[in-house]
Amino acid sequence: GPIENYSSVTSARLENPEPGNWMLYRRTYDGQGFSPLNQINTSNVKDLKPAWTFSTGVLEGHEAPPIVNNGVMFVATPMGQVIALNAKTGEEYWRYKRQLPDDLFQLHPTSRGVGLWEDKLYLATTDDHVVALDAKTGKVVWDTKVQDYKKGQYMTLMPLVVDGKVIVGGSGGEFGVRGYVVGFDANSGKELWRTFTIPGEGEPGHETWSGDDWKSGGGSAWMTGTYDRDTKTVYWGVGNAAPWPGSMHPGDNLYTSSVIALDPDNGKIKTHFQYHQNDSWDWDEVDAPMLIDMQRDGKSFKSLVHPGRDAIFWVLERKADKINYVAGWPFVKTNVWKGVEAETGRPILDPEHKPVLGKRVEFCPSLWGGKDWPSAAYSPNTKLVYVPANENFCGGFTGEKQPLVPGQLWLGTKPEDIGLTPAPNADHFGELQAWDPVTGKKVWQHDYKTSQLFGAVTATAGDLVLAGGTNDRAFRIFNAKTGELLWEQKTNSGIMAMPMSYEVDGTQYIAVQSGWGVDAQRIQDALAGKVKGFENNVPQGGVIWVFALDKK
Ligand SMILES: O=C(O)c1cc(C(=O)O)c2c(n1)C(=O)C(=O)c1cc(C(=O)O)[nH]c1-2
Ligand SMILES: [Ca+2]
Repeated sequence: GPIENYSSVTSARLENPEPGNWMLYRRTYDGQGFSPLNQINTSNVKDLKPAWTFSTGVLEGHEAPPIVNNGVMFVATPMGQVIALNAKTGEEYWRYKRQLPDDLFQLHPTSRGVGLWEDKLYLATTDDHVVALDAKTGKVVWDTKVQDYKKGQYMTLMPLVVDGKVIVGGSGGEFGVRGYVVGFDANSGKELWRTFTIPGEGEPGHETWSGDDWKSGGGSAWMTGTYDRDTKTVYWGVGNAAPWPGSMHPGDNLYTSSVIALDPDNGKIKTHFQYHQNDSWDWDEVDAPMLIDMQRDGKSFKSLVHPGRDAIFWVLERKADKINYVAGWPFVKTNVWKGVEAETGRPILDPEHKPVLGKRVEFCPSLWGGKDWPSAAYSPNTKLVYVPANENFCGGFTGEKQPLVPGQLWLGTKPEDIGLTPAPNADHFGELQAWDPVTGKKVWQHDYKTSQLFGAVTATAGDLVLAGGTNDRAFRIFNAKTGELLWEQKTNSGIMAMPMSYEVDGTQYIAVQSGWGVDAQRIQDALAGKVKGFENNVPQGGVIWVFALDKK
């Protein structure tokens, strides 16, 4: 039935959320992925038990954090579904399920969550619409088409809501789209602005492309941005260049594999930083940078921190109209970069390991990178960044010229040609890493011997780090200071989703969706049979898991 006493969501509440709520992708606009709750902590987490579970009824990759607003939970699942639940009891209020077109091909069948504003919520769909639902009833309030899914345009991200504007970005980097970020009026669904991530003729940055390559150059923008309310700046990550081999689109290719700084009122690009030029590896740098206040060499500054898919841990300085390079170092082994130029922040390439046309090229890490979309977290208590990284994987492909057919894959290689190679004699793959972003020192690391790590990570004030991401179906909790494994629980499926924490009536809960699919599954399929002890089959099917301390 409908929800009674729903708490309206305002800018003030989003900018300064109550400790018990999780209303943005990473809970706060700074993207840190940190819960200030500490009832569950290092000393009692051993008593954590399931409080309730709820089956989502669908297969494929469940990636969204449950979103909680004063006792009401909204969960987005694959196949365009949103489930509203009582966060304390798990009772269902309502369910919305989108009728997806029969001819829709979903390369990434997932959703990373719903955005909230006043008494509505917002879902970005894989058939490329933004849908506003009445939070109390799940009824559609408005439904706006963004672009044509038949042209390979789709969305997987959780919308970012800033001051009554719903901001989304499109996927399609593997279909030769020209990427964009677009803002809608939260009440009416009217489009307010649309900013292409590849500059058009006459716009600054256009000169980094040759000929007509910019029209189909990729630069999709498929993850939620972060937001600095003091300077009114949205930071949005931009994806790979298309097609993959760089020799098919010579130039630096702005703003692919970059972060762009946007004015949320009009979408204007204030400044940018490009992590790597002429992307050739499908290294989308879409995971938005975290906003962290830092002290370095005796001086405080406002940073952007981004452990990149390109295997470089990036520390940047954010100024109102400029982003400066501060530091960058590899956080997993790479043979693509020889270093980073101190003056400019440009990584120094080894051309041997850059894909081109007509020849097989191998590179490390693989095209899934040092870390793909699953987010890192930052704890202001420990001042450490927790990174779900992958080590000991290389990849490669043969660049091949292909005609661009709208709506069809346009990779610049054959899909069956994409390699994923475990390093010979590797004794582990996934690494949960804890970094001090100031000194660039790794403080601890947990190795996963027979699994990749493909799930988002969250930190809490109980000095806990929460992480799924493995093919053994486990959900794990670590000591944030030492990396000690404190607790684990097998779930129904593999977990790739973002864990989160919330509070209702004085009780702290930890919640996560379990449901393997999308690229966690692809890596799984590529490695099954190749690595001793690797799970060959991870069961699919989604379940929402909610844990609390056992009261006894
Ligand atoms: O270029 C793109 O537009 C695009 C979109 C997406 C997506 O929307 O999920 C992924 C990727 N690329 C990608 O390269 C990738 O590795 C990936 C993994 C996942 C996932 O959900 O596990 N999505 C995507
Ligand atoms: Ca991509």
